Amino acid sequence: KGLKGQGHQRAPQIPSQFSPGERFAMKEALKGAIRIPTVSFSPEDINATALAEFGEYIRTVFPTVFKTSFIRHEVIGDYSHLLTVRGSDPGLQPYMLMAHSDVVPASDGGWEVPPFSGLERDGFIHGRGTLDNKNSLMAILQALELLLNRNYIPRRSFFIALGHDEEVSGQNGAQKISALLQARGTKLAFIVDEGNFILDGFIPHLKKPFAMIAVSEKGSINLRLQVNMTPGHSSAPPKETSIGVLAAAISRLEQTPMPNMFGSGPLKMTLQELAHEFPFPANIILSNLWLFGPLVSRLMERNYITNALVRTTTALTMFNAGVKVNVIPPVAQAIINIRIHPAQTVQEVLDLVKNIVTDNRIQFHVLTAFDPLPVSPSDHQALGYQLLRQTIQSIFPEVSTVVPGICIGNTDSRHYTNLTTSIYRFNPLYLHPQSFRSIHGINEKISVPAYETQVKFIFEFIQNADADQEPAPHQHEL
Ligand SMILES: CC/C=C\C/C=C\C/C=C\C/C=C\C/C=C\C/C=C\CCC(=O)O
Ligand SMILES: N[C@@H](Cc1ccccc1)C(=O)O
Ligand SMILES: [Zn+2]
Ligand SMILES: [Zn+2]
Repeated sequence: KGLKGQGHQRAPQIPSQFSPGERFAMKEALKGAIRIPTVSFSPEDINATALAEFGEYIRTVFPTVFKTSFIRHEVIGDYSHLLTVRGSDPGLQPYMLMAHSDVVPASDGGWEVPPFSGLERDGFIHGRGTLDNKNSLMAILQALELLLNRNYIPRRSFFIALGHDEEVSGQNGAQKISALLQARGTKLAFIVDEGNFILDGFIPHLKKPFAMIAVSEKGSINLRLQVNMTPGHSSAPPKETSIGVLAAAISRLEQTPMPNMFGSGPLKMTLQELAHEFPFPANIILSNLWLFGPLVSRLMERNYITNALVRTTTALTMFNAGVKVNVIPPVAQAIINIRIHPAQTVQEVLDLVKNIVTDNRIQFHVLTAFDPLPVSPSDHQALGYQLLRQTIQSIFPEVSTVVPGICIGNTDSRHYTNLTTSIYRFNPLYLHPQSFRSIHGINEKISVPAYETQVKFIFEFIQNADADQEPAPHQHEL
């Protein structure tokens, strides 16, 4: 039926098999990328030197990509890259693959291997960016390089958009690329960006891994709270200080969870499609959410990762006050990072926050805010979703379930809603709770086979996007 049928699936024309030499070169290329410290602290504070070096680096390790006549390369916002791969069939609507080159900072301590060493140990390449997101960036270019070296000519045009400031908003990278393509009148069939993974070990009782393709992502608010009080000598302190007032306010926010929104948004769809993977009685419970919804909703709240799927979360991330040991501080400031559930809006959440704080000495200042992203289609006609599903089944035959879900983090793809309504966030990698914690944490690493598989996935995906997607004529049995 439609795109979901097995019958018409054409095997990729070029098998995704790589020689020992190619496999060695691809892991060395990733290590080199990890060694360039492309750290972003804020939109104003990015490592320009490292980003420029990174631009040189990809040109060196993927020479064919950058000299192919039907590929146009443009540098946008100084360090982002847009590749336009012109396919042989202009009648097919183009798609876009995305990744980003910047990374979050890494503490010096706590790592088994220094975060920017790119060292290989016990079969893993270690370092900041090995999962978020130099793996995707390098794998996309690597897969294309290998296809070109085999003289592959794509039928369907596609773009590769590589942002350089994703971790600090994407305003100079993704946002400019999006504006440029819009000015050119481009419309995309779909986009694939980072986001969710093949999840393994996140849900008790669920032994088998499943692939979750994010069809939406949470909204976000960075909110600054500030208290101003009259400064003075600490030897005769007033009853309350700016620090005390602010600390109490943000503690109330931490202690008062936002409402549980279970039942609204794509999560219900996720659970229903996942239900049959569970043993009895969980399968029955999840298939009958009209009855067991309240129970499942309470169970999901118990774990901090699944909790993030059912509600807007509030994280206290920065706190600043005090200038000297014996001075009552005039100002205290805190920043809270809020991630908005798909069923709520920025305005609704701000109203809730003010109601929880209820202290008019607190001044609020919205630093950045955006609503949750619209839900992309995941039905049988949804080309991008079905291509991902097909490729997952080919590369990961042991993964029997592919479900739509939401991304709890944000991605550069949110800047492209002007070009398509089909945005999918998926990394073709296994993720375990341990590796989940390493993203933005310590000991981020990718196994060499996992990286090779990611390259293989994109190598096949590009070919699948070129295969005939019309439903095959019905095969009559003789
Ligand atoms: C019913 C489903 C139940 C459970 C699923 C369990 C866990 C799934 C949730 C989260 C784990 C998946 C993804 C990792 C989250 C964030 C990374 C996403 C974007 C990264 C953007 C960035 O920081 O550059
Ligand atoms: N991707 C990062 C950084 C980011 C945050 C908010 C908006 C855009 C990007 C995150 O989700 O934390
Ligand atoms: Zn990140
Ligand atoms: Zn990322």
